[in-house]
Amino acid sequence: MEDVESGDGTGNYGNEIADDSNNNNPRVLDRDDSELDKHDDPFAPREGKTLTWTNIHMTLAGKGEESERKLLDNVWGEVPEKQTTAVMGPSGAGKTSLLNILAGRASSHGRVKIESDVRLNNYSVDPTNIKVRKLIAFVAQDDSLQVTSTPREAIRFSAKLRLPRATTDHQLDKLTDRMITELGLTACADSIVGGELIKGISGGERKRTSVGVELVVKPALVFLDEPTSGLDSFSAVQLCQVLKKVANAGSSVFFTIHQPSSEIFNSFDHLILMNKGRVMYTGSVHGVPDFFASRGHPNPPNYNPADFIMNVAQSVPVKQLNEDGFFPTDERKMGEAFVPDDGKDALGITVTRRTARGVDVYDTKPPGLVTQVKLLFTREINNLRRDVTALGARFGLTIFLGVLVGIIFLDVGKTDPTVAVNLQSHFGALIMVLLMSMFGTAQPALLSFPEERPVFLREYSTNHYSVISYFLSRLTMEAVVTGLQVFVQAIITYFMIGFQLSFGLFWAVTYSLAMASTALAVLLGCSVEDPKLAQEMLPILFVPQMLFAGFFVVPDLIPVWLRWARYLCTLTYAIRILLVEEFYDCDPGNPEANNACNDLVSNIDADPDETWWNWLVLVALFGVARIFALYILRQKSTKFF
Ligand SMILES: Nc1ncnc2c1ncn2[C@@H]1O[C@H](COP(=O)(O)OP(=O)(O)OP(=O)(O)O)[C@@H](O)[C@H]1O
Repeated sequence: MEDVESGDGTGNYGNEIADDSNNNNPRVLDRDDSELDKHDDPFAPREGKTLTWTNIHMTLAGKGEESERKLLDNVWGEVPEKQTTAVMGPSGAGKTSLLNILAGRASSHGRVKIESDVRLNNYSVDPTNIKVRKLIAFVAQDDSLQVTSTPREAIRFSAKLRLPRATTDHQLDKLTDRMITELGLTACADSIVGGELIKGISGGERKRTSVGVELVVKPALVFLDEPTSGLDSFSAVQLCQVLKKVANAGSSVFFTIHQPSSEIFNSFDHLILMNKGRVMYTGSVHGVPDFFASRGHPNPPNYNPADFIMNVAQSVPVKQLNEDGFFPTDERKMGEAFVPDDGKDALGITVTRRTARGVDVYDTKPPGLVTQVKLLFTREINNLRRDVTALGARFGLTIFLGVLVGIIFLDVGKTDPTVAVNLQSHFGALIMVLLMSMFGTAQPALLSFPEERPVFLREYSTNHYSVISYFLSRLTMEAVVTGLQVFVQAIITYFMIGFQLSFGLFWAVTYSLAMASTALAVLLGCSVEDPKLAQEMLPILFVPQMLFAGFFVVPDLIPVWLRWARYLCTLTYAIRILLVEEFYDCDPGNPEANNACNDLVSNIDADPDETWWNWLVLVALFGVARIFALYILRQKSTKFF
């Protein structure tokens, strides 16, 4: 029996392990000692892929009287393996649109319609399919890196999660060190990346870190959107040399670039010059001078060819360029796309065969769920430790509010319940603590996903981890931090206010309510992409809860047709549990006090016999909200447009 796998998601497909079903011993093909070194060399040879495309059209439908606009018109070309291919062109020529279509980050939507025929090793592929997209290492213009990680950690994190699980720690360290050295990041390798609110490394260093994160996994296809923008000329040359090394190792490297120096321009192998959505030139960089000269535009001596061709593209009218013989038509005979056959899957990827006994020599699969969750959780902890301002603010606020509530309601839990105002204050203190548990924990949870969204989308789409791993690591982290936060709040308020139920139970109810509220907040956070919008929607989570929970308005006064809503509110169940535990039969020896307490409990519809049921619903609401959030996260994780 054998199991057939389609690669490891790293671009390192096939060629490692052969099926040896005759003697049941997996063996390694063509492996010698020097080949083992390739596992710690980011420029080790790899299986390349050729990406070809033809008939790419992108149109923007007109509005009202406006006519349709062609953003890309019959674009064709290829990214050959072992070559660097640069896309140049004036602003608005369609470079980014082409890159995004080929990388699966754009598809027809709204007024934009896209048609394309894209092939990988001549197998027809849909780049928007997440399986295809995961094959492409993509470096976007904006660096979506974890702000509290260092360049070394970011590159190692990517290597650990995307390279085969058999890669040793020593190999990972060597790969990371080599990448850092090659990209000139040695001086800042252990400083945090930083972002809008936390000072970190420079923009150019961030850009190079993003490139290192992708290149360290030895991808077969690398796309970069303006990798040299923001870099000084030395760093830009250095980066282009690294890209060249990656191409020499077998990768196909494709990037857009603005105004390269002549040194950089001449280091490319292949050029695609776009102009007004069409391909003005495609071919070898060395062929550019002859191509332009033969069409009446010779490059003046000592003139940067990159500047020259951009000048021609911008200053000569398209009609004239057409007449001069630019904008070549696709003469290639691409023929029918291949169909999957024995050794290849639907993406044209060599299929790895593994025996029933598994692969004990070198397992090409990337790390599994446990490692993913562990690494993500470790990163979350580092994030928490390094972003001390946010952590300090969260706990500082909890302590401040806890003490404030404690002072205002000092010892009300020990007062005589037969005095109406005492009972009312005691009840008010309980509600106040529950509201604090909800608000204080839900707000950070709500904001965390929209804020982390760009990092999550980049990492998910480039095959770092699964949605479930991300979700589990976040849940674990939230459970720990929320637990601590609620514990601090409970310690202060419980003893200052003088509640009568046991401390353990008091903490358990406030913690459960906080976790159920964070679940709702995460659900909202996963549904909304913009952190500001998420913040503005926060009242939607809490105002209805306060209205329906029964402490502003007794349930009997709520219109009948709206009463069902309280059953969806986590606060309803937490209040019922706490009320019963705190007030029910508060003083059996004193009928007057006991009646006052029991009246309060029944006014809120809390029933001592239903406590277990209230617990169950609270936990169920938490579970349902989490499952919905996971579902939404999964749906959204494949969307870039
Ligand atoms: N989703 C869209 N809706 C409307 N117009 C679009 C859309 N995407 C691209 N365009 C238009 O298509 C043209 C090409 O845009 P694109 O971003 O690909 O150009 P570019 O060559 O990368 O430009 P730059 O160098 O300035 O980044 C532009 O005129 C842009 O306004």
